Amino acid sequence: MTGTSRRIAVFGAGYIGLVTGACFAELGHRVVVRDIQPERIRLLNSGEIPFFEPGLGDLIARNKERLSFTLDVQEAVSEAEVVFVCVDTPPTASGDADLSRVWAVIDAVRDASHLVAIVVKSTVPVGTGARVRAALDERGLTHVGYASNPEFTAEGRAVEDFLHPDRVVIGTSDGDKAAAWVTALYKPLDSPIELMDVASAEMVKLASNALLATRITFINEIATVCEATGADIGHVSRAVGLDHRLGPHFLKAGLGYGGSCFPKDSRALRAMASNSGYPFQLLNAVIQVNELQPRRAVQRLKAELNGLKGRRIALLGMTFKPATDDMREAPSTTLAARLLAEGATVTCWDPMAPHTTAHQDPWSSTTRHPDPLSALTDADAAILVTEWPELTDIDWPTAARTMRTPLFLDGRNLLDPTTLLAAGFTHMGVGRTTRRPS
Ligand SMILES: NC(=O)c1ccc[n+]([C@@H]2O[C@H](COP(=O)([O-])OP(=O)(O)OC[C@H]3O[C@@H](n4cnc5c(N)ncnc54)[C@H](O)[C@@H]3O)[C@@H](O)[C@H]2O)c1
Ligand SMILES: O=c1ccn([C@@H]2O[C@H](COP(=O)(O)OP(=O)(O)O[C@H]3O[C@H](CO)[C@@H](O)[C@H](O)[C@H]3O)[C@@H](O)[C@H]2O)c(=O)[nH]1
Repeated sequence: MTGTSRRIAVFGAGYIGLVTGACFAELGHRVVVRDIQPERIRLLNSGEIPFFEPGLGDLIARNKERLSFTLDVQEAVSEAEVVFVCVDTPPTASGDADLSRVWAVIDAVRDASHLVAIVVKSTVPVGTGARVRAALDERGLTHVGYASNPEFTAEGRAVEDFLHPDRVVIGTSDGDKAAAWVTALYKPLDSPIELMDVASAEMVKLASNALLATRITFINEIATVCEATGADIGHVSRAVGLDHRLGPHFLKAGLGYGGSCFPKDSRALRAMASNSGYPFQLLNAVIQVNELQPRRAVQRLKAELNGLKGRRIALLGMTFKPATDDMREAPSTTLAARLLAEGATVTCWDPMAPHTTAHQDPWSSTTRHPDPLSALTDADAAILVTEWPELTDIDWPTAARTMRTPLFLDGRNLLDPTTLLAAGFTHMGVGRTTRRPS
């Protein structure tokens, strides 16, 4: 650790709150994480982590002297110098971000006049910080600083991303002491620190996610044109990405982006733009294309199989991406629901999706298998939904024999088509012409 050891309260023991709390403890600060879910706090106090995030369990165990968990607001705040707000900001029916949990935290700390600053990490619409600032001022907390400090970590690599960020963004008002205070916390990371006003910091987060989502959608649209014209998206993405002005990242065509952030944040940015009278047409198209992407895969299978009624379809992978157990807005959910609606039977496999999903719609109408081969047994087609590394090690000739029809739609272009063709599969990829075994 370098610098002064600080006392930090983190509100929210989810992906962002726990990673933030554990990483600040790793940097030598004393951290109390508060949540409102008793079961979550009970688990954390008994040394368990409520979700899977690589490295997080070890980090928490290593820093247990400096890290505690509580349901109690006072216990979290009474000794703290700064409060980090890391609560969820889910979408409302209109697409706007639901800020009720952020406001619940601001209300909970209304008497904490000893705080140096309140720092919002949750992703919020532009203007939220200004409203929080006004509320603090109204309560006589003019001396408590305010900072927007959006988070850019990706699930599955959040600890690594937090400790080695491309940049740290800190938004404050002119003269706010929070700027120097929060900057000092991140100094040991030796990453660029971008200081700006609060509104711009809030916008950086939304713009970054929207641009990443747009790149994915752009390559997915190119993939659709590849399918229609005979070009191969693998060659196209690779060569496009070699242009140093474009770069190779976020150019993987697939079944569409999912997760707790891109779908929610792109809808929130669109709603925010509409609320200010601007129809964000490009983002609107991105959202629409992404919603179509898994539905298009179902249509392709339907055409290939001459209908889906009575067909048995295996979904390989359920989480929104590998290295996480997060099912939020996973394309697999749309796939399962659409296949069932078309009259198909759905089997599935995933190494990490929580077993509680079995009680949720549409998964309650599917059959989950402990390994990919048993999910494939007697199937009329398989869709590779999540690029789990386990799927590269399957004995594909055996898999083809166990299926009723060896038809494989590789929704992430993970596998070598020639391997599948040699095993006897008809191969469909995203952005690739369908190929049949000779
Ligand atoms: N998940 C990510 O990878 C990621 C990355 C960057 C930004 N974000 C943003 O960070 C925020 C949090 O996301 P998340 O994925 O960690 O959410 P999450 O749902 O995993 O966790 C949020 C936690 O906040 C708790 N909470 C709700 N109200 C509370 C209150 N009043 N006091 C204390 N705790 C409370 C919930 O019980 C929950 O445990 C969101 O705004 C999200 O958009 C998330
Ligand atoms: O080339 C690509 C890259 C990603 N995806 C999909 O995009 C989604 C999101 O992937 P990823 O960005 O790796 O995961 P998240 O954990 O959702 O992280 C994103 O969302 C976070 C929450 O805001 C941000 O902090 C991160 O910077 C941002 O990458 C997943 O469904 C991926 O399958 C693609 O289809 N093609």
